[in-house]
Amino acid sequence: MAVYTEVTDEALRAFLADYELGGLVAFRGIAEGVENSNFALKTEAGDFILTLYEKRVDPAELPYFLGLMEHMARGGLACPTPVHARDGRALRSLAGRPAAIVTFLPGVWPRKVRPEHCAPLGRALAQMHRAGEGFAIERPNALGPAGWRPLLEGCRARGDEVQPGLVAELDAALASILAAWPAAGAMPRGHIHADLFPDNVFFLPGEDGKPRVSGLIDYYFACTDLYAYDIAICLNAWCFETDYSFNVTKARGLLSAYDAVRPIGAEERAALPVLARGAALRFLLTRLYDWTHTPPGALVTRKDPLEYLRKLRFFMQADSAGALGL
Ligand SMILES: Nc1ncnc2c1ncn2[C@@H]1O[C@H](COP(=O)(O)OP(=O)(O)O)[C@@H](O)[C@H]1O
Ligand SMILES: N[C@@H](CCOP(=O)(O)O)C(=O)O
Repeated sequence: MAVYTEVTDEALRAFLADYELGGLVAFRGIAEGVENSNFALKTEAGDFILTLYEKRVDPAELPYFLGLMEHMARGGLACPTPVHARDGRALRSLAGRPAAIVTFLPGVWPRKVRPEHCAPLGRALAQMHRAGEGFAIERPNALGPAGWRPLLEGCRARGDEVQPGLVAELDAALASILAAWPAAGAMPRGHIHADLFPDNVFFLPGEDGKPRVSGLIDYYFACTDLYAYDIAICLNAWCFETDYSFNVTKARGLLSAYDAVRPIGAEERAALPVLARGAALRFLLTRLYDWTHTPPGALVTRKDPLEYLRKLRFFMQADSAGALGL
């Protein structure tokens, strides 16, 4: 469920009057999503997405997210483009919330990831990294290594309710990951998506019937960080089977297609195992935090932290890039 704020017909029509989008044709809330309220909007000018930014998004960061999408779309990436109102502003206000309209992207996200999805994904990820070059605003990664210990502290009291011994296992994993984490200047960095899970990547069949990426959405965790860390996030999110076994064929497809667009350097290859461990820990910790802090009956669907414990354990024992498909 992701419509936290209701929008009346009257308020929407008044809001749209500030844009060059013609009259309202249709409007409906979108149930998918977690963070913000999203609406599918059809006007005489076409299809759009209206987003009302909810409490977990800091309004001061919205110019970064919207500016980055606009920069990448201008660079030819299939990502949502913010629509500017007549006064030139893309970030406005509706129903008491910061709000923006972005272009609608066609396609569907894969409910079941197949190996054929992974090469187009790798290519699109590298294209996204390239498309971000030259965007001048920086946004440190709030959920990067410096954020993991505070998150774990927030889970300390109740973490073992999810699985006995979990907090001690995470203490040990965190210490070993932080000790091996690459320095900021050790490898190429730039704008990364930082949450490129299957539900944020749309596909359409190409002329040969094979899946082609038609759009990358949801830039609200984007930040400035190591490109290879974004690759490591995708290995976590795309390359495991439902029994939590690592599918090296998927990983090879992803990595070789990425490498063909933005070559993966020797230092990035060497760091991939620790980056993959860190990425598993990051999603484990945010899920564990939400699991132990979301009141029963809340609208948000909690995601399983233990899925990422299984992935973390895999990456803890995979000590070469070769084991990960490189
Ligand atoms: N630009 C877009 N084009 C088409 N559909 C979109 C677009 N942006 C969002 N959506 C739809 O809205 C849903 C939720 O969007 P998302 O950005 O993932 O929300 P949240 O940040 O709240 O998790 C997506 O699964 C998709 O169905
Ligand atoms: N991908 C994260 C949760 C973020 O959700 P999103 O709907 O904003 O992509 C996870 O799986 O833990």
